[in-house]
Amino acid sequence: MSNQDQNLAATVNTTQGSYRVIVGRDVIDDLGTELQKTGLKGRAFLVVDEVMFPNPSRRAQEALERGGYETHVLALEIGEANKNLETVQIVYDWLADLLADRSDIVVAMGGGVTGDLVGFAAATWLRGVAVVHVPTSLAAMVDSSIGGKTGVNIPKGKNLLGAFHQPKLVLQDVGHLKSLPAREMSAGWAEAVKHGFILDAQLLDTFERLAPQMKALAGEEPVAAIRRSVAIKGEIVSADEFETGDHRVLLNYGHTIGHAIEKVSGYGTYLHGEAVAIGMMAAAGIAERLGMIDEELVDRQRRVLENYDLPVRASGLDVDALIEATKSDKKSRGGTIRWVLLEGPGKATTRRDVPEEVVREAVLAILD
Ligand SMILES: NC(=O)c1ccc[n+]([C@@H]2O[C@H](COP(=O)([O-])OP(=O)(O)OC[C@H]3O[C@@H](n4cnc5c(N)ncnc54)[C@H](O)[C@@H]3O)[C@@H](O)[C@H]2O)c1
Ligand SMILES: O=C(O)C(=O)C[C@@H](O)[C@H](O)[C@H](O)COP(=O)(O)O
Ligand SMILES: [Zn+2]
Repeated sequence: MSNQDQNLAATVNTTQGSYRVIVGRDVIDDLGTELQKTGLKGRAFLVVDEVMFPNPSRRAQEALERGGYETHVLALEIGEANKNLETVQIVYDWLADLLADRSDIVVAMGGGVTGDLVGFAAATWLRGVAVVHVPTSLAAMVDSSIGGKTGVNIPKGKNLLGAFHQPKLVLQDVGHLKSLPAREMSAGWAEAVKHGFILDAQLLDTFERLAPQMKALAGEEPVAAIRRSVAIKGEIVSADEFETGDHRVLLNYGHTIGHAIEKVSGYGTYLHGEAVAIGMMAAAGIAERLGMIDEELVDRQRRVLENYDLPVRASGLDVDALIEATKSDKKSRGGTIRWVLLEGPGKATTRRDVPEEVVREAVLAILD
């Protein structure tokens, strides 16, 4: 097996084509040659989170240029608080000034906010141009760079504007994680641990046993866990790209209350992964109250999340405001929310028949 094959964590099959997710060390230098394999031939428009500029984005730019791609670079200060249409407008203006056309390729390099926002710009520019993701945060590696969900927030709710726009290539250089702050690492582990709880009991056991190694990125286990997480997401997206079936919706575990926490506390107050961790505890509380899981699994989830330094409770938030915010959940139909709930370790399902009193009790139980 060649090194490049070993780095292939998943091939995702979608209606917009199949794409490879490459996960490894120093793979950033392969960006140009990997892009050539997609057959894309236009100019590259690299939009990079300012924290990655000029290094290591220069390495990405040089790799693209070695691959024969004329490359233009835009560095943006980008975060949850400006994941909005004004920031998308900056990207549109830049593409317009440089006359980016339908043969060109937008490359998003940064965390999940960069990927979601730049992916949305690519989905809408000229009604859609190719996008490539170079995720640099853990959350973006294990989750957001795969699956084509792009979008931005509006004051009324999280990710309420967006499009499904699949990338042509995802290239993850795990070396980039060295500079990621510890709090951001924890937020990223939240999404990977989520994959364990909903879909893979063995991955969950690994996260449970090896928290210190995972957090320190020590040895091979963390990269293996990132690859496994990528593979899980890739399989789910390949099976249910547009979240119309019973598969992809499971990835939204913890997000109904999580997104409500992000909105009610003000975007950026809780990191997305932190809000999801608290949302997972609320969802576990609902499942326990419905008799779907026992207290032991709820405690296990709390322990695992705490071992990754994640919050499991929120403070200063109003229960009514949170419940109101859940109403704009994208899983809602005719005013009824489809809750993603655990049935056991590594096993989740959805329920629409959850009484509001049960939700209220479970939310109150995670509030200080
Ligand atoms: N589309 C999806 O399927 C999906 C999945 C999960 C999360 N998301 C979205 O992704 C966002 C969360 O992603 P995130 O946690 O990456 O947020 P983020 O993009 O804000 O990145 C987190 C922080 O880390 C910094 N950063 C990124 N890479 C770095 C590096 N290598 N070194 C140092 N600093 C670095 C960023 O500047 C930022 O301050 C949320 O908006 C969430 O809704 C989307
Ligand atoms: O890819 C998915 O599908 C997910 O639900 C993954 C989530 O972790 C992610 O936060 C996603 O952006 C949430 O999507 P939304 O449709 O609830 O906005
Ligand atoms: Zn998420």
